[in-house]
Amino acid sequence: MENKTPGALLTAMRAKPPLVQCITNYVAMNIAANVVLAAGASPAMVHAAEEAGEFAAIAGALTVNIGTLSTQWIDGMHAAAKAANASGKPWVLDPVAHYATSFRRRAVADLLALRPTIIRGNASEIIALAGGESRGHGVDSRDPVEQAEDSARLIAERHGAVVAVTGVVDFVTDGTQALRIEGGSPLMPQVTALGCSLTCLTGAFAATIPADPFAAAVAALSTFAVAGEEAAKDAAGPGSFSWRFLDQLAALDGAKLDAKVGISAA
Ligand SMILES: Nc1ncnc2c1ncn2[C@@H]1O[C@H](COP(=O)(O)OP(=O)(O)OP(=O)(O)O)[C@@H](O)[C@H]1O
Ligand SMILES: Cc1ncsc1CCO
Ligand SMILES: [Mg+2]
Repeated sequence: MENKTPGALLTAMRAKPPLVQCITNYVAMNIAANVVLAAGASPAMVHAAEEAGEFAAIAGALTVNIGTLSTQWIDGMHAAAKAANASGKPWVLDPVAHYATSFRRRAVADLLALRPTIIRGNASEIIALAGGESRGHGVDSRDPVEQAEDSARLIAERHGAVVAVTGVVDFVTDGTQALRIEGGSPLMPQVTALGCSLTCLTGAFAATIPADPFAAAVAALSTFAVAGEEAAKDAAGPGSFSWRFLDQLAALDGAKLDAKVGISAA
């Protein structure tokens, strides 16, 4: 693909549109599916160990989120990640609150060993993933993204993955290149599971351009940044923001995305 701007990738995604297997949590399932649909791709929430691997072989990409974890779900995650790797499909890891319990820490260590293509988390999750002291409060971040940037670079190098850190200004790196993306709204962390939904959308972009997961992550973050900023303009609070955000995702086109997004070198 010649043109890898977020807008070009949004247009390419809609022309395809890719099937994304989302193993996500009970909280996120509905909003994440709606976000992926509004942006123009096809989500499928498939997590049972009996079928997750078979499904990953037919999906364009896989996303794995540990938000509401259980042993049975972990079996499905492993089957899916192994099948994605075997069929050359990109997969995205969202290590929700992995620092909170030993069960989660262990689950994330095992998933990292399966070499995710992209890791997407909030600043507290990324700091803790690099071995640092995070101030994460359950699933919510209490750390600024700037403080997670070195952690993100370290994780990218250590695991050979693209790492995306979200917050006020997002940061993305593959260990060599790095960018910051401005936009969004303070209302976004007031709506549960928007980060989880972004992880699923990152899978949709990764399926669109499997050879360049860095460009895919930048496109997903950019789409959220612009749709979030637009949705916040007329929102009275998190409730009306939520539906306005879906409408803005659906209304966004490639030209508007490229014109509005604020990306800078990091
Ligand atoms: N204060 C903020 N200002 C602007 N955008 C924000 C702000 N906080 C978060 N965002 C945006 O919200 C989206 C979700 O990121 P966030 O860091 O809240 O994820 P998360 O903590 O994993 O969410 P969750 O676990 O609830 O799914 C991203 O697009 C991010 O850029
Ligand atoms: C609130 C919540 N609890 C587990 S997962 C989740 C969604 C946001 O990460
Ligand atoms: Mg999260």
